[in-house]
Amino acid sequence: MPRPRIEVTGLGKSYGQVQALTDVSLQVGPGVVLGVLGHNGAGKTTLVDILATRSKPTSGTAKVCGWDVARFGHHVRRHIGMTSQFTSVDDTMTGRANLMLVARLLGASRKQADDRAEELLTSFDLTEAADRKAATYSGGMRRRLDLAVGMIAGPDVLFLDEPSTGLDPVSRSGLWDLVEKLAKDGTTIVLTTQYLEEADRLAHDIVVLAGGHVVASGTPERLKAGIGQRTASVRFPDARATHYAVGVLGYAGMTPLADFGICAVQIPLAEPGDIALLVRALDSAGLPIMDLTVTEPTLDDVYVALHRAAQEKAAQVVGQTA
Ligand SMILES: Nc1ncnc2c1ncn2[C@@H]1O[C@H](COP(=O)(O)OP(=O)(O)OP(=O)(O)O)[C@@H](O)[C@H]1O
Repeated sequence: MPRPRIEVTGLGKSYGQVQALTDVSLQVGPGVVLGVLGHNGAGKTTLVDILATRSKPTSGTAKVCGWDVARFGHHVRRHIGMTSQFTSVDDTMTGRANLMLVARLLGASRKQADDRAEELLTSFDLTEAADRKAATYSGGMRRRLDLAVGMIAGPDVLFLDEPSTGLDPVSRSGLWDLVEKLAKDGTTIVLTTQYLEEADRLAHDIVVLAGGHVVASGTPERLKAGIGQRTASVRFPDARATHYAVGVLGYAGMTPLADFGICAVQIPLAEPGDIALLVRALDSAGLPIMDLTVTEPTLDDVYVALHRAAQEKAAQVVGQTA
């Protein structure tokens, strides 16, 4: 098994009285996209700042590419790239000049910087706009240029902070394709985002932070299967059939929830066989099904459930100490 690019063990960070992170442990391998989710103030930035050597932990350890971030920051910085919501692009310069400037600052010769800029302009689909000032770029182009700047040194680990904020759906989808390609080529990506759809599409692994603690972790599929609920929605021709269906489904051991106004019944599906049971029960009762849809749980469901649980826990603690 390849060595993890990021290894975090019992990480904690306090700012005076504020405990921003508590006992965070995680590992991220090469080519893996880790989605870091959490509400405002959950500790996402604190975690990324420590991994990117912008801040030191107060307890525990974090290693990036084998280097302890607190002791060997200069080595860590040689392996990482960053992009943020506030782009690092200089508007007054062309896309090419932006890339060349950063490459030169990182120590490349003029020829090396020129070659790297050309390579990145091609990969990030910016060749045609290469010699235009960045001020004339669309939001999607700027974000692609920002990503290209973050990739100049060919980092093993890239930190992406809400990469698709403010982008239209087409630009966002293009950006997601690029991020997926970077991961396929082996770059480890730490993606902090509030967009669950973004995490669902890009992340191989997710950690959810709340109050500085990891409250859930795993693949998006595992999180959804563990917390979310599949639901069937069945439409009937009229209110009479809907009433009858509620009785039939209740008798079959289900918990139907009816909306008589639209002649529909919603049924939570707890077991994999429930959908067959549902159809058999309705069919045996001679009830005509006008429409049947099954809604899969989303990361939003997981997130809302976790947030609610964290709030309830906090309320209990307040109740106990009052
Ligand atoms: N420099 C600081 N001094 C004091 N407290 C801080 C500092 N930086 C962060 N905090 C506190 O630490 C906690 C975690 O903040 P952090 O910025 O990591 O959260 P976040 O999840 O990134 O939030 P957001 O989504 O709003 O960026 C918050 O309570 C915040 O107020």
